[in-house]
Amino acid sequence: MDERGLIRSLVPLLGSAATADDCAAVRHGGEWLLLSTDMLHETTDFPIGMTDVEIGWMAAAVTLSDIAAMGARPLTLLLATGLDRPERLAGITEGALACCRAHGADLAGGDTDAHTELTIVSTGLGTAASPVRRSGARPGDLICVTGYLGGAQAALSGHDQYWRRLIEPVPRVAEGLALNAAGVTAMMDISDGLALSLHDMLAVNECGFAVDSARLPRPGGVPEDEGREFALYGGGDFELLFTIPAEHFPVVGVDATVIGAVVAERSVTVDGAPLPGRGYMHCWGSSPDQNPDFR
Ligand SMILES: Nc1ncnc2c1ncn2[C@@H]1O[C@H](COP(=O)(O)OP(=O)(O)O)[C@@H](O)[C@H]1O
Ligand SMILES: Cc1ncc(C[n+]2csc(CCOP(=O)(O)OP(=O)(O)O)c2C)c(N)n1
Ligand SMILES: [Mg+2]
Ligand SMILES: [Mg+2]
Ligand SMILES: [Mg+2]
Repeated sequence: MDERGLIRSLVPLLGSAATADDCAAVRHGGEWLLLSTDMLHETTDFPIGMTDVEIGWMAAAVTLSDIAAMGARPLTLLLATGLDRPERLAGITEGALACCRAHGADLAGGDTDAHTELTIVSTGLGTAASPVRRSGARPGDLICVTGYLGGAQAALSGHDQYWRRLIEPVPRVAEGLALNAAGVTAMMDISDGLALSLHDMLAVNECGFAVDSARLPRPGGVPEDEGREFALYGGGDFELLFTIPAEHFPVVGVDATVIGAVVAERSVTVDGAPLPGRGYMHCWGSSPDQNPDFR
């Protein structure tokens, strides 16, 4: 059983809206509140060599990234920390606070506990007049990504020049706001790799996604075939994936690349062939290195 299948099994209980987007969206007065929570563990999320300050930054960044993905403005974050050693709390909090401040948010509270494996849950709140959903893509729209893809996976695969990219993800908050204002039709962040994200988009849209691999912005200095793999299937980049009518692209102030087109047929393809929904996923029942879907 993998994470996506397990989350799908909640739909009969919670309804499809609960699992359809990067954040929960709650109407409040004349605006929307956007809420996201993410759990990170030492063994699966914090590569050996990261400092506690970097760990705190990453924990805040993954949640701010989900708020950015809705085109929302982050307001505040709560950080719940299960600590294997109490002396780690100061550094973790310092890193999370730096990431919050860099993106206009507060760190307003949290929880502290003892745990055998360092485990951090960050919960964020943002606001938007009109949030962008994962649904809303229309045939003919461009498919685009901010920045470049595959850098975090390049670092995990030994390309040390990408280490900072792996351990210090930058939530695309300003870009998310600008893209919302520019009229993107659908958006999400790429936490688990482009291929898996396109399949997540497919699940909530009535159309399909055709990607041209030659257009993928890849990590420079990595052999071409490897770079293509990392860009399609590597997790941890935290760029934004969005669809936009051609007449609204490019968006001033947003570094983004067109990688394909939204099509009527309900499938995800790369260069005309089916693109497998492979990427970074949490799994049960087999160890990560036995499971080809886990990276
Ligand atoms: N245990 C759960 N109960 C309810 N909703 C969940 C649960 N786990 C995940 N979800 C929802 O499923 C969707 C996908 O989750 P996830 O893949 O973690 O998104 P993201 O990568 O943006 O954090 C989100 O809307 C999330 O809120
Ligand atoms: C061992 C390892 N692999 C990959 C990464 C890059 N990375 C950081 S967070 C993340 C994915 C996000 O984690 P997840 O728990 O799936 O959060 P969500 O998709 O819900 O945002 C990845 C792939 C990493 N930091 N460490
Ligand atoms: Mg997300
Ligand atoms: Mg999540
Ligand atoms: Mg994930």
